[in-house]
Amino acid sequence: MTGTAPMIQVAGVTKHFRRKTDLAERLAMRVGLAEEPPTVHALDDVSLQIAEGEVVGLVGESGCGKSTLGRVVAGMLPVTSGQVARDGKDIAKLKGAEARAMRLATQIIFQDPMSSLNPRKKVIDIIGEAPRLHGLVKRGEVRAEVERLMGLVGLDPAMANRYPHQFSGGQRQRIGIARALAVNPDFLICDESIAALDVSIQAQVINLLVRLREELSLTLLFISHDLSVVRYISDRVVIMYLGRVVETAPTDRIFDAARHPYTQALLEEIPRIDRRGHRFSSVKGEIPSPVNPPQGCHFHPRCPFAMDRCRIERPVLTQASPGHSVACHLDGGTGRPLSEAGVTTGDIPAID
Ligand SMILES: Nc1ncnc2c1ncn2[C@@H]1O[C@H](COP(=O)(O)OP(=O)(O)OP(=O)(O)O)[C@@H](O)[C@H]1O
Repeated sequence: MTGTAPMIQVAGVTKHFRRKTDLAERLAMRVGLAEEPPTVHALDDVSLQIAEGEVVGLVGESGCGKSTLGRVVAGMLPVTSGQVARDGKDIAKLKGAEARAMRLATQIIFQDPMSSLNPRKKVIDIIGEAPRLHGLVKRGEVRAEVERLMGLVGLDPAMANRYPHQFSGGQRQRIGIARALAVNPDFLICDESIAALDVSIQAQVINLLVRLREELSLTLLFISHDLSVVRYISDRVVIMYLGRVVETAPTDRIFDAARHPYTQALLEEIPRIDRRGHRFSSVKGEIPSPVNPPQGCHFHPRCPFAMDRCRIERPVLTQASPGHSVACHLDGGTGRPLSEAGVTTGDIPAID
């Protein structure tokens, strides 16, 4: 650990993909009847930090780059440019034991536990495999360790010999959480991990994560397209739009004093019972394609306050108040540019 470096630091990360092609397109390309697929701009100069012990909610519409950012932060995807650092060290430069330790210390829990749990394996093997392979428990101690983990996530340890299909959706998500915890991570990325569950089951899994965070001193990145879901778990919320971070603030400030028109529109979409008199109507239209993102502010084609400047100039993420940054040429739609309100961009510590 280097000095006061945040646990996770994403610095100017851009990630491009070649658009996925189907078989017909690939054949057409091979015989010269189609051109190479265009580039998908999944992440565009994204910077953010996550402090040790913090729970950060990452929110945005489908396709805005949330999962890509999660996988980049976990070291599962290389970046096109920029850096991701863990405790001040660039994860792309980690080698051998240090790289392995980083991979174990960061675990991702995915949305659909059924597709990520091997249906032919018993729960004892699903949860016990990684700690056994990595030598974290002795062969004779695997059962006891799996039973401990099942108890930790609220599953009956007597069910260790059952298969995933013998559990409910919520229980399967708990199996996924136990499997992630089995290698003693200190950082969990939950990628839409409760989106497929009923609302009451979602609440139970969120309560479990809140308890585990306390008991195990975990740091969490909680990815969701739904602001109301992240509200109850996150210390801070990061709002993404088409590959860029547009606003980040402590959770209360996002709900009480959101300044970006996109965040305000997302708040509008939360059922009225949850809102406190926000002024703007919901976001209109479709999110543009990340193959051809709009020039200037990516949000300008859907923004009711777009000015000429928004169509040309990219707004910089600018600190509006301590811990609250916004990338908008306007101050929350009032017409007052943030840069004239005497605000500055926060300092970003150096990465080794
Ligand atoms: N491996 C890949 N190859 C090509 N394009 C990809 C790949 N992974 C993601 N993309 C594209 O990158 C963009 C961002 O995708 P990503 O999955 O990160 O978004 P998301 O916000 O997590 O969406 P969702 O909520 O639907 O999961 C999308 O246009 C997606 O199609």
